[in-house]
Amino acid sequence: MHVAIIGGASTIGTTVAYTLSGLAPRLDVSLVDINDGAAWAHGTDIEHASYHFAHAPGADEGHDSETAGSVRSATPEEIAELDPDLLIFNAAAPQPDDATDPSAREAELERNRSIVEDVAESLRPLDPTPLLVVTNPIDRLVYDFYSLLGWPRRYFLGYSLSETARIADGIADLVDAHRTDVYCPTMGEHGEHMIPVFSRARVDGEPIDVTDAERAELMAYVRDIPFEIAEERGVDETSRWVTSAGVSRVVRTMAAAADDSSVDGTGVEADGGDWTFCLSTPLDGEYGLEDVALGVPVDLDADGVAAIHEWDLDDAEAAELERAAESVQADL
Ligand SMILES: NC(=O)C1=CN([C@@H]2O[C@H](COP(=O)(O)OP(=O)(O)OC[C@H]3O[C@@H](n4cnc5c(N)ncnc54)[C@H](O)[C@@H]3O)[C@@H](O)[C@H]2O)C=CC1
Ligand SMILES: O=C([O-])CC(=O)C(=O)O
Repeated sequence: MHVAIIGGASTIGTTVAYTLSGLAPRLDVSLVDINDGAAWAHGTDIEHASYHFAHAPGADEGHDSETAGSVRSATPEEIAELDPDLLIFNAAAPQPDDATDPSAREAELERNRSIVEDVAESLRPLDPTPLLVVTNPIDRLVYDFYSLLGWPRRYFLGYSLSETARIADGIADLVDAHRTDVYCPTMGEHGEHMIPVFSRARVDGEPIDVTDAERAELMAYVRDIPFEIAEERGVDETSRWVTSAGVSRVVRTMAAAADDSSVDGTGVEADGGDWTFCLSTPLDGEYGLEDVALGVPVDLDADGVAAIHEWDLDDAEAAELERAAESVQADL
């Protein structure tokens, strides 16, 4: 499988490439960036890193010379020749130094929209290819790409899984559990209108009771923590670690579906049905919504979204989802 990361010299793009080279060494990765020197330098450095991944005790056999993939660089003009199986869109305009509050994602819209238009032009010669948007604001940009390229909507995905990891941490503190035993999916917008689906939250597989006050506290934690991190590290250092782990999880899920001949078009549910994850994708009637992209529970296959689940939401969650749709639609 060949993954092309557009904006491949970015903080997130390089961290995704490094993470994949350790955890999914069979993949071929291309770092596609207008800054071709930086893309080449990161690609070369990561290829050197793969030498140590291959020789450490317990190294996966995917690192051996028969199966190992590569990390290369390319310019945006070369995308069509790369013939990728999966595109990750991570290109962005530089952030202002004060972009450290929750309005920062939406403030990126106009700056990044013109990059989306340029990149969509360079993708036009490709056959429909799954495209995972990481650049903010993801829901609006997923829908922009979908409108500009006109490929079937299953090819368009937006990454918002970091929130699931953050809320697991918040709930783990609340109930004195380990974060890896906690599951609470988040739907809606990647931003102010993010919706933790408490009605499906589980700790050790069991439902949990969360009071209104605790919900509000958890929401505030998930909303603010990436910006507290950016404030301490600088806006060039967004939440690269959780984001690259989550993006790699999506890529590895799609690669597993591509490799698994038992996947018959119904897709794979991430880590089994109890841990289904939510990604942003254009809606066409699901949850009573259309002409908008929002985070919803999906099954994935090698071509993107194989199925969208329509969960029974409680009244508050359903009302929040409508508010999220209105917020995104106002900008489309
Ligand atoms: N969805 C999520 O959970 C997260 C999203 N983000 C978003 O990811 C985006 C990228 O963030 P960083 O990695 O910090 O960016 P960065 O500022 O480190 O890098 C952006 C890269 O895009 C490249 N670029 C600009 N125009 C291009 C074009 N037309 N074609 C190819 N490359 C181009 C630049 O040369 C640069 O290498 C931002 O919008 C940020 O808000 C960041 C963290 C988490
Ligand atoms: O806005 C940012 O830079 C980071 C972001 O989306 C996240 O970490 O969830």
